[in-house]
Amino acid sequence: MFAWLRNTYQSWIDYPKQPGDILSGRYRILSLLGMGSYGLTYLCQDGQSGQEVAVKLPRPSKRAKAVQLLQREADIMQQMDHPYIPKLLERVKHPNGMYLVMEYISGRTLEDLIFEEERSFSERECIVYMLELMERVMHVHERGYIHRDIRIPNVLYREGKLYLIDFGLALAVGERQEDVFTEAMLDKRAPERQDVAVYSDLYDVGHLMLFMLYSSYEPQPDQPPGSWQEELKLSPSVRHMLERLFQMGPRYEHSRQFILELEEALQQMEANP
Ligand SMILES: Nc1ncnc2c1ncn2[C@@H]1O[C@H](COP(=O)(O)OP(=O)(O)OP(=O)(O)O)[C@@H](O)[C@H]1O
Repeated sequence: MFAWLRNTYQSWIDYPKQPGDILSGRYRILSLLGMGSYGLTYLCQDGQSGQEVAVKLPRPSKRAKAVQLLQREADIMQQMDHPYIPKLLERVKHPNGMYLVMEYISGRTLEDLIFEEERSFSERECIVYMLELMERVMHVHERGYIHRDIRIPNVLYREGKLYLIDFGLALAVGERQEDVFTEAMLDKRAPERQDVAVYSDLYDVGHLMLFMLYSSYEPQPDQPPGSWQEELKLSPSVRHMLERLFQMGPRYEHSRQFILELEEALQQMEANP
């Protein structure tokens, strides 16, 4: 009963704002983009510049912790300086604490592309996109952070380019998730992605790569389900890279090592089409 009452209360006070509402006399809400664990993100129009922006407000039910985590997310975004990572535009003081305003990427997620649009990627295309994505991931690592949430819903595709978003779970190398997040936010992570280390992000990149490779997989009738090694027809170099990403072979300690192998695989494919 208590859990039910608590959930009802939380949904009531976290009820999203409506299109047309104006924040701080400046940002007009156009739509709700999503509700995360501690924030609600809206697509807004900036009344000053006329531009569309993404605005993330703390969930009122999460009180000071949401504001603290939002501040943290803003601090991390501010450390990034990459054309394919959305920029933090502003932090605005608000009766609920603060909210953050960031560049809006009007693309679709890789998840939408694969599951809604049923886009399929060849092995070669997959390598090309992985090279692009890894360039963003390496930027995050070079700034001293591990993203910890590299998944198909957090990669946006716009005009042929991939954007990496959502720094809500990112940690600096050396930080411990127990010291930053609430108990409820601590997820049960596979052992391969528990450490705050480059190879944990690369384990997630491995899964993302599998989603892309499976997009062109067509099972034969009556074929029993098997492992990815059995189901996908992969070149030896792609298989080898996946094994390293999944830490079934020597893991990559630096993103650069994976990028070099991707480049080699692409060169080989281009030399033997
Ligand atoms: N800069 C942005 N441009 C375009 N869409 C964005 C941007 N930032 C977030 N979104 C979209 O807004 C939605 C909510 O994102 P957000 O990162 O706030 O929370 P989440 O990923 O749902 O949850 P959590 O923060 O708990 O990981 C997602 O659908 C995401 O694709």
